Amino acid sequence: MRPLAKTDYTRSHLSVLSVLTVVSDPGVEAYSAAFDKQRLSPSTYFTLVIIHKPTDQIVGVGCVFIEQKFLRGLGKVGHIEDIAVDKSMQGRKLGLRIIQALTAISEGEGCYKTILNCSDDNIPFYVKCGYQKKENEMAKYNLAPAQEPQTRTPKL
Ligand SMILES: CC(=O)SCCNC(=O)CCNC(=O)[C@H](O)C(C)(C)COP(=O)(O)OP(=O)(O)OC[C@H]1O[C@@H](n2cnc3c(N)ncnc32)[C@H](O)[C@@H]1OP(=O)(O)O
Repeated sequence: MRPLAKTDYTRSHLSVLSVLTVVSDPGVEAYSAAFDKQRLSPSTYFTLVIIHKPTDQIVGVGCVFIEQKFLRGLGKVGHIEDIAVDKSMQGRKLGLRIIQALTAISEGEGCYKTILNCSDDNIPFYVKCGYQKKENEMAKYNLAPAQEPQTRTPKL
């Protein structure tokens, strides 16, 4: 297991994520630009990958990003996102290892809690990883998301 590298575009990073949802391929340049963009925010995005050594391909991936709050004495929260293990490698404790490592990063960064959203089907997996169900998820999808963030500051 190691941190995501810029060259992981060629190690099936996106195809491993396709066990989660439909993944579109942005191309290597846009992928590299997104990688660099995350790097501009130090100590914020932590993506880990598990490499299958014989093929040098990614078989597991997961991310935790660190939210700086104004509440809780300027506390921090770790948000676990996009956990995926290649179908051929599921059931071998790779998912568990990824969650353990991401939780350790979150706690090492000083987060007072680490949270995630998941389907009901995955609750038993996260319980085995030491997580417990708390509250509910709400979502509102933007049907026409902008490619670049709007520069206009909304009036509050
Ligand atoms: C925040 C998010 O990203 S939520 C989305 C999570 N990702 C997905 O749903 C994508 C498709 N699924 C996967 O990629 C994987 O199956 C994962 C990530 C859910 C689990 O990873 P795996 O490597 O297969 O699981 P792992 O082998 O580490 O399982 C650990 C334990 O949880 C159990 N477990 C795993 N998945 C499930 C499940 N869906 N239901 C019940 N138990 C489960 C395993 O049996 C194992 O139990 P054991 O210790 O008693 O043997």
